[in-house]
Amino acid sequence: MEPKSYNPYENMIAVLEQAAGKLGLESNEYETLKYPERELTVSIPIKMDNGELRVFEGYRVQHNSARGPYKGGIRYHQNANPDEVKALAAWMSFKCAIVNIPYGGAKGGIKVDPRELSKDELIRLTRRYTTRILPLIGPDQDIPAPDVNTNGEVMGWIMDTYSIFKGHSVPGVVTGKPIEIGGSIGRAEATGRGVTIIAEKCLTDLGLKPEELSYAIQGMGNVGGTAAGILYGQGKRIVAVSDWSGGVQNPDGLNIPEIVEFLSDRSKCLKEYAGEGVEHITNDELLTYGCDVLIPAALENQITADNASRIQAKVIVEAANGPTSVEADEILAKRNILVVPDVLANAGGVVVSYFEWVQNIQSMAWELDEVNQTLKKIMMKAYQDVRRMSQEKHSTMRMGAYMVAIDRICTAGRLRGGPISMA
Ligand SMILES: NC(=O)C1=CN([C@@H]2O[C@H](COP(=O)(O)OP(=O)(O)OC[C@H]3O[C@@H](n4cnc5c(N)ncnc54)[C@H](OP(=O)(O)O)[C@@H]3O)[C@@H](O)[C@H]2O)C=CC1
Ligand SMILES: O=C(O)CCC(=O)C(=O)O
Repeated sequence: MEPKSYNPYENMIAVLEQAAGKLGLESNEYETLKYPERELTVSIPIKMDNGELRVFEGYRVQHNSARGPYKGGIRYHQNANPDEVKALAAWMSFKCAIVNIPYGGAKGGIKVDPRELSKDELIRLTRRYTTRILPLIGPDQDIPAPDVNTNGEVMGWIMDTYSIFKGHSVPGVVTGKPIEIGGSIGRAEATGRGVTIIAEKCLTDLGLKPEELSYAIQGMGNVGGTAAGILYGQGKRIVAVSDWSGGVQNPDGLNIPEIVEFLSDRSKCLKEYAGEGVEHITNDELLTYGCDVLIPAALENQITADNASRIQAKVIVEAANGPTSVEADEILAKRNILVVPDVLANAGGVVVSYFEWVQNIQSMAWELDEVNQTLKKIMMKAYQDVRRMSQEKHSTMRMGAYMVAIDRICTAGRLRGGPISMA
């Protein structure tokens, strides 16, 4: 049964408990993973264009640092809240461990609907937020990156604000920044690209022919839009896509470049799109659409106990963080619908963030081929590690992924003496 109200942090803990149980761990060995190491809530007062003062609430949560500096994106969303950011931070720790890059996990957010702010207001909001979280971040400490409703431009403002306070330019304090100021080629597309790499491998392993399948994608932002573009470029048939306003469908395949071009005007939404042969659907209809592969690429808690029994896809590749509730997972497993978990499927973004950070440390710039080939190598290795673990433990891919992550994080913690030895 669906809990009264979904809480992503409780959802994360429920999955963590299941996976730790399957690994046979004592609670002492993984208890610390239930709690963030550090949480900061800040007030962000800014002057609006009309002269009024408004105070926004912001967060930065650092979940675990056993494997390296904290790493994770910053989200601007009206529903951002401490429990959401705590869950997102934990998912970052697990994700970085699964792809085996030397980071812990963190996440940040501001409770704001960025559509209601002018660009000048957004700049002031970002700069003030940066000053508030400044004691926590830094290239060796905690490195933010883009997430929902933030992008390279926002990362540029954060880097500039941080650099002003340090008295010199510090490009490595954020990743996902514009290439001209130290960003990595390929970072903007990396999450979507990683999703398509994992989808292709997994579908092929299932004995399916990816080019003959139909795909539905929820969310046409950085991740969903990029994944849609790559799949379309590979000749795949994308039969339905959606954004916040709703979705469009065409069983013969949608014209993705036309849709991406249409949405590049940020004032437009899919509800207003009228391409050839296109019909409008709701987001619920998108999730339960008659397709082979469903790619949720929007927000948490989209696939729930309410709609899991109506999902028609054979495979779900989680591009978003936390799109499936624990209850839905159970229903999908019983229905033999394969779920490729977020902490594996969408890890391409943080992998190329890692490349960006390395390039910043070395003052080097890689070529696109090097970025994409190394990304593919890392994603394939992570996929094999997760698959091996799920096969060994006769469990779902999500359980396999969590077990790989918990094992690596707990090993690192143990090798550092463990939390109890500090007492
Ligand atoms: N950016 C990154 O590198 C990474 C992102 N992720 C995760 O991927 C997901 C998407 O992030 P990203 O693409 O960066 O964010 P964006 O802000 O670029 O895009 C979000 C997309 O989701 C749509 N959306 C928002 N709410 C809903 C809803 N209720 N129903 C349907 N669609 C909705 C938005 O529509 P509209 O434009 O109309 O608001 C937009 O198309 C998030 O879960 C994020 O945490 C994971 C790893 C890395
Ligand atoms: O690139 C990064 O550092 C983090 C991206 C992110 O927030 C995520 O993977 O959810």
